[in-house]
Amino acid sequence: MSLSLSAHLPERDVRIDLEVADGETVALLGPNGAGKSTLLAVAAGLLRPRDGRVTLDDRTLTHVEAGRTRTWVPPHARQVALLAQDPLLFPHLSVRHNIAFGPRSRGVPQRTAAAEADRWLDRIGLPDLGGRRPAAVSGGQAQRVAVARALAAEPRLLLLDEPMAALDVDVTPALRHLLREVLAERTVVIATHDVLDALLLADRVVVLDGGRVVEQGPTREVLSRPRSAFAARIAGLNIASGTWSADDDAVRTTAGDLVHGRLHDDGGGADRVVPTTGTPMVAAFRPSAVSVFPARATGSPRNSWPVTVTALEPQGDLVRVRAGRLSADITPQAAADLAITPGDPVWFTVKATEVDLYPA
Ligand SMILES: Nc1ncnc2c1ncn2[C@@H]1O[C@H](COP(=O)(O)OP(=O)(O)OP(=O)(O)O)[C@@H](O)[C@H]1O
Repeated sequence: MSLSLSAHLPERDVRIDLEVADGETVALLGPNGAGKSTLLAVAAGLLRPRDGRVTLDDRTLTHVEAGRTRTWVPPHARQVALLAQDPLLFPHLSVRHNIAFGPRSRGVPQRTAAAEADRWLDRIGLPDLGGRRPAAVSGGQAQRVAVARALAAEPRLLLLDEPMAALDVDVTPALRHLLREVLAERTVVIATHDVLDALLLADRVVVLDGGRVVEQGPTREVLSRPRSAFAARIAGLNIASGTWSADDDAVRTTAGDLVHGRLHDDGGGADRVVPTTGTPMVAAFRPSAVSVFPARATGSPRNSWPVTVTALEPQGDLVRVRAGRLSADITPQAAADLAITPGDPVWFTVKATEVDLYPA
């Protein structure tokens, strides 16, 4: 299904047009208040713009002109699923019945719906939890159940609002892995603050700021050549490209350094994919995960590279140490102790557990 949306909500100072092709996943990126949730709410039929139109293929779901509603399909009749930060499972129903809810609402007989729910439970890696109540599963498991429940309803459009935001960092790789798998071929809009979501899940990013689209394009293009301030900021993620080296169990960068990290599919269960030597890979890590040392750290994490400081700049409460394309965010105290200035040689060190590795 292709989505076409235009919405003007003057009371929120939001004016946005968005097109999503059939089978495409678009990430909405932007700072707080940019309009991401507003856009999803308009698509889901939870908000009525003053002027706007939402169509899925050729079916008009919303059509409002100067405050006058021409067409309005209520949320439950849109075949649009909205998955929020909070999984919002029905607390009184078992996990299995939560997933079976969508098929049941479509008139699928109970047994068939339960069998369908069990297939989803297998697929999300929780085959034994069907009988539990939502209160008896972890936050990460509940979010996986929410994904299954949303998709079992066979929505024509899936909307995800910061699906990882409420989860511990330990469980986000497993959920990302699941999403990467189930989002393929579906029409999806995902609102996120996280550049990794965009890189791993989206075909295209649309950057919003102040209620307007400020930039859009294929994910890698936008992040490698950001034009908006927000894309530039989120692209502040350190990214190193290279190829997989099975002998080293690491990515060998084009500069020849080895980068050890967590394969993106870690936590994904039985179908974990191990790349073969030569597979183009990307290593990504946050500047705040990088420590700076005057000399090679001993007994240290496995990733340590000699670099030359090119700039020092304030980054919130921290100091950003730039070394060419890599950055480290350290405390002002640490920067003072190191007494570094541009031109100084230092070592950048990052724990392998802080580095995400994924196919390019
Ligand atoms: N319930 C509301 N009533 C009125 N205005 C709102 C409401 N919620 C958000 N707004 C306004 O609408 C604009 C867009 O906000 P929106 O919540 O869509 O941004 P967002 O990108 O989702 O931000 P966040 O990342 O913080 O969720 C902002 O100016 C915001 O202040």
